Amino acid sequence: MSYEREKQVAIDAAIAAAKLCQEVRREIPVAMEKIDKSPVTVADYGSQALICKALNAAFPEDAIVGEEDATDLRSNAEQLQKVTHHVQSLVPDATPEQVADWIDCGNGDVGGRFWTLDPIDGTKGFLRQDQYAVAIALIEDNEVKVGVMACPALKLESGEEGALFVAVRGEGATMQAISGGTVRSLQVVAADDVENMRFVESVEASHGDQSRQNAVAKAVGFTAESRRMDSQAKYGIVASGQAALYMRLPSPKTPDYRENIWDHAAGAIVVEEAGGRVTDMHGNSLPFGMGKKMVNNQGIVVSNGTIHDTVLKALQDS
Ligand SMILES: Nc1ncnc2c1ncn2[C@@H]1O[C@H](COP(=O)(O)O)[C@@H](O)[C@H]1OP(=O)(O)O
Ligand SMILES: [Mg+2]
Ligand SMILES: [Mg+2]
Ligand SMILES: [Mg+2]
Repeated sequence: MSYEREKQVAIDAAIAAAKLCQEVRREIPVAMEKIDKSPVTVADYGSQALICKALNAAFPEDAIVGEEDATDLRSNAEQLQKVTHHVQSLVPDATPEQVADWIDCGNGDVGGRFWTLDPIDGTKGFLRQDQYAVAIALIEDNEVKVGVMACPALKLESGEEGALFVAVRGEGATMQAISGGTVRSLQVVAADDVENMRFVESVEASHGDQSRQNAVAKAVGFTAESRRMDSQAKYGIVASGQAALYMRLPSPKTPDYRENIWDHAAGAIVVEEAGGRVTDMHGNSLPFGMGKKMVNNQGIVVSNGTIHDTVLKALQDS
């Protein structure tokens, strides 16, 4: 089956959401706190509203599983007004009620065919003026079929800021500037490309196990320091051959943490379609269609493929 329309709708939605996020980012965003203590901003809400509106209009039958919901916003008129103000730069006649309803379109259930989205992945990076991603994926029969990831703060080779990663199952992965222009097809690091045999990991030490990640990298022969970066942009770095490995091992401080599907779905297909491999730390493939959280999987290993088994072995031994 062709996913041409799904791909185009997701691209347009991600670009619109990225514009909203950049507008908020220029004003130095402030964080609100969610029940789980993690930060959320008006841009997270605005981005989810725009994406859900677009997906729902184009594919009314599809469920949407998004990170945010509008419960807190509905009881905070001032914040909802701020979110609506930003959404109005792209949808001029949007009302606060509509914005809240669009956000809540993301309360759908995992099923046979559904979308998952992270309106801002790496909110902590966004707040620090570092990297973040708008991530949208279509999942069907447990497998990611389409992935679109906008990284508005990521620099391209040309020096321009704002990268868009796109992948369709069986059709390869591409990268282009969010502003448009040449579409480049992506290829992971080749086995003999010593210069790019480096790894990426989170900026936030509490989102992984940096000491174990560094020990494993050393054991597989990496000599360069890791590149630390927020969000699923790390998948884009592996897909575009700028690093051979991304490790996300369970933090000893939060051993019960389980990964959410929207934090990995879009990035994973981009890497796989660029020729790489994505598994949990035990080598199992990631079950994107079973639930919002991947409850039976821990640790994420993303690689160029050729080094994957060596990394898994080094992990077992570590
Ligand atoms: N203890 C944890 N282990 C792994 N990931 C986490 C942990 N706590 C939060 N996260 C998630 O890490 C993601 C950001 O990753 P990165 O550090 O690579 O930028 C966020 O989606 C965040 O989820 P949440 O949205 O619930 O805050
Ligand atoms: Mg969050
Ligand atoms: Mg996230
Ligand atoms: Mg998020």
